[in-house]
Amino acid sequence: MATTSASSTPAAVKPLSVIEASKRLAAYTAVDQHIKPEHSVIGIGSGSTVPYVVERIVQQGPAANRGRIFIPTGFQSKELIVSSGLNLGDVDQHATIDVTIDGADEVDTNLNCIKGGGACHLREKVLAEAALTFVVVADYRKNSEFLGTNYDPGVPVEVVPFAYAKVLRDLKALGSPNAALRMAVKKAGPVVSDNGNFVIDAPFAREYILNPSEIKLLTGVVEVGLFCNLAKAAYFGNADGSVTIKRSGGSLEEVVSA
Ligand SMILES: O=C[C@H](O)[C@H](O)[C@H](O)COP(=O)(O)O
Repeated sequence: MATTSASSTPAAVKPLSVIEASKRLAAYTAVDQHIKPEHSVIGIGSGSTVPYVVERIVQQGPAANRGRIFIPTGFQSKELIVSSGLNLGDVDQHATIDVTIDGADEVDTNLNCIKGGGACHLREKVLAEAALTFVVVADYRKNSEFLGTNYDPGVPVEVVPFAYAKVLRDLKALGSPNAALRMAVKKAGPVVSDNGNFVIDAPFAREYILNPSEIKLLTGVVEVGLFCNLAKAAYFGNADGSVTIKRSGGSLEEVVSA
């Protein structure tokens, strides 16, 4: 196990912005507290915070990682695992995962999360549910009392392409009049997920947002980016170099790194 502290920056590494440093701090602290020598099957989530998770796992050294299998939540994390020299596996071979660490778009007081800002929430939810321990890492902007406070595109809803117009109509009827098909930025047309599906972003009022089952029941919906009652802990890197840790059950801890 490497001895680098969560706040240490090797001299050759260029300084990070406050946001990036916060993501790294959250990721390093979560890995230090949750990825232990006895863990052999590890889920790796998606997004811009997760590379720091993998970076910290690699720092545990080849001996610690030799016997481990890493399960990705999509194309990005698969590439990350392979390019980091870690062993790649898949959830169809490992239905039980020791620990999954993933990012989030927003996390509330009770550790409910909005996920899917990167359209990966189907595989992410499978890995979150497969995990004995599911842990979320993020910078301080994602730490909210209520979902929908800071992340306003809405609830990501993955849909089979041919059903998107019908599901859009259903979501509007369900209380999301501004639900919209997510459009790609450097491609003409909609975002296409790793599973070949479309994504609708559906903003809901606070009183409806914690009810993923109603959305999931709409025919044509594959998965909903609301992760309720799944996370055991959420780590938020703060701008001042501290980490806020929210745990299921309601405990709150502030860790100041050395
Ligand atoms: O689909 C994407 C995922 O749910 C990400 O984990 C989420 O969007 C957070 O990503 P980031 O760490 O880049 O904020």
